[in-house]
Amino acid sequence: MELPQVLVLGPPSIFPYLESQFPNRFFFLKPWLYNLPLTQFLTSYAQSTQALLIRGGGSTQLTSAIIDCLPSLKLVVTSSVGVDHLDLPELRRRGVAIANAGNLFSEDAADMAVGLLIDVLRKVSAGDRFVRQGLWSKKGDFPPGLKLSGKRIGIVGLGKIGSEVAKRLEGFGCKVSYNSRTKKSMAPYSYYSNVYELAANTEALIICCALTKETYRLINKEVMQALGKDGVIVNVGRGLIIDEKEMIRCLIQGEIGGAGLDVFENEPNVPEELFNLDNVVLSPHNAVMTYESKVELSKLVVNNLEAFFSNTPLVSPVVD
Ligand SMILES: O=CC(=O)O
Repeated sequence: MELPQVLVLGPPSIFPYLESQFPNRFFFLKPWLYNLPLTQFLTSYAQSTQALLIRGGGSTQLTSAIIDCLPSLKLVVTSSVGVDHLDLPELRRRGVAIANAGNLFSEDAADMAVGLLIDVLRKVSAGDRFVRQGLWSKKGDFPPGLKLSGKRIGIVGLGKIGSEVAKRLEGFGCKVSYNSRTKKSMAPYSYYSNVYELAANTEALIICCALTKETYRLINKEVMQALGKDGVIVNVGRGLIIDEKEMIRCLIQGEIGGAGLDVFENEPNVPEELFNLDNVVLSPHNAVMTYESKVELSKLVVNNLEAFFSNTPLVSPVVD
């Protein structure tokens, strides 16, 4: 029997694992094995392709130019929660269904956000470098960090990930506030309709929202200045939610206190100015990826593809 065909763009970091764990379910069309420009590959080999699996995280964009080369496309499965790399209006216009990672990563992303916050405040990575470089015996005591317990923390985006972050921070005795499009009636935290006000009233901002037209460079110079010189930014959302150049300037000039960054504007390229800053912790867009989430995500992707090919409802559809 002919296997259902799935075009792979990216490819997602879980792809080799997924392919090895679920053999003989699909025929994966892999453009990177052909020595052709992508659009030429698609017009030569993907004219009947109905299903597409794409990497998330912004480094592979599904543009209208690519969609134009796929006249039979009916399903896009992205291995991410974020869908900012997909041309959603164009996919909707063509009636293409979309599935993402649903809520699979919320706990891992929240764990990492809190980990980055603790690392920046308590200088875990900086202290590690100090010891490894043999500076402890040469220079003596390492400067103290800042306390987490009891801090006022602002969460930008109280969706599933933001709510998990809030839950964890409550355990540290933090006073949690948040900003989101609308006030959540059930959330027991102070709501600020304006991110500037949130920054002015908190000591750290944790960015957990999606990248949209509204959140593009939401964290700008004014917000960072409102956060202040001891203020910390943690970003597990998308790099483009922060004005990255301005953040670097604020970090260098001491206008904010530090940053824990899992995401960047132009991944995998990270501005080199950040490498020399001891008050910055860098992570390679890995907040969502644990061994367990890789296993679960592979199953979810396969379940969505199988649902599509057997004409049953998607397991984790993206709905407007
Ligand atoms: O950044 C990761 C994701 O959107 O899943």
